[in-house]
Amino acid sequence: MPAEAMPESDREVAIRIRDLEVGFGEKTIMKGLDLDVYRGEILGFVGASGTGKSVLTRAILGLVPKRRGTIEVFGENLDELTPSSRKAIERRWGVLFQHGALFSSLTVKQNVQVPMREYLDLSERLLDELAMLKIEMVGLQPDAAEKRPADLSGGMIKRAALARALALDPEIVFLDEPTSGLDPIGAGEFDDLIATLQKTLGLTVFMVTHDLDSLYSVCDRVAALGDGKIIAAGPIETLLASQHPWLRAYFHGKRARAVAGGV
Ligand SMILES: Nc1ncnc2c1ncn2[C@@H]1O[C@H](COP(=O)(O)OP(=O)(O)OP(=O)(O)O)[C@@H](O)[C@H]1O
Repeated sequence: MPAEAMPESDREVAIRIRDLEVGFGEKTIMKGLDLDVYRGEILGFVGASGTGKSVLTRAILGLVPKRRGTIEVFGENLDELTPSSRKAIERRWGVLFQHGALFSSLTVKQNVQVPMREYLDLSERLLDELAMLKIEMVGLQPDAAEKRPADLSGGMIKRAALARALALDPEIVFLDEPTSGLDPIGAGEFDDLIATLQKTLGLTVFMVTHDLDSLYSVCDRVAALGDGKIIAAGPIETLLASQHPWLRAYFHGKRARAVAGGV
């Protein structure tokens, strides 16, 4: 049975978040948040601007502190890891930050090699071969390897950032608004690339997005953040049927109807 057809209770969980609270100073961004991300799925994560989608991603990655709650990745509570098991978990995920976030002074190849140098002990020749493999995998021409980010188009920057996210052959990939700033054709091509890589590499993908096209075309499930909690999660039909005012406006507004073609 394909994983997505299995009952949710039987599916293997890649990320389990329970009772999460994150805030800054007086401000609480999320509280009592529960979320499961299943192994091998593409989960689209939506919510109004400023609701905390990036903050949640960063909390999972350990880049912002949480006030309470637990986050488990591959069944391991991230609070209970020794430094070496923490490093081992970090090797199993890759991240594409919003706007690509490549190092501007490094070439594409050097950018892709940054995580490899941090986590692997390989010869220069092997580092080059591996970086070229990743560059090819994301559909960039070999000559892109020696270019710097300033010499690349927006779409190429996203692909280079994806190549870097895939540098360590991760099992989970976090993508923060991967298609933002791309024209619709570029965004569609990037979605296709993500779907193909997800299938061929068996990736679990956690994708923050505002892009309705991506939700319809590549996501197995969608989770929506609002009022500091998950307001709905499930196949897109579940969210389409939700009566929550933000979800109704998001999925049934004018722009949404144009994308969905009347769904
Ligand atoms: N380091 C920080 N210190 C204080 N406040 C922060 C910090 N990081 C984020 N915030 C605040 O947390 C809230 C959520 O921000 P976040 O970037 O996660 O929103 P988002 O849902 O990803 O928005 P968008 O869709 O616009 O990218 C915002 O009010 C932001 O100002």
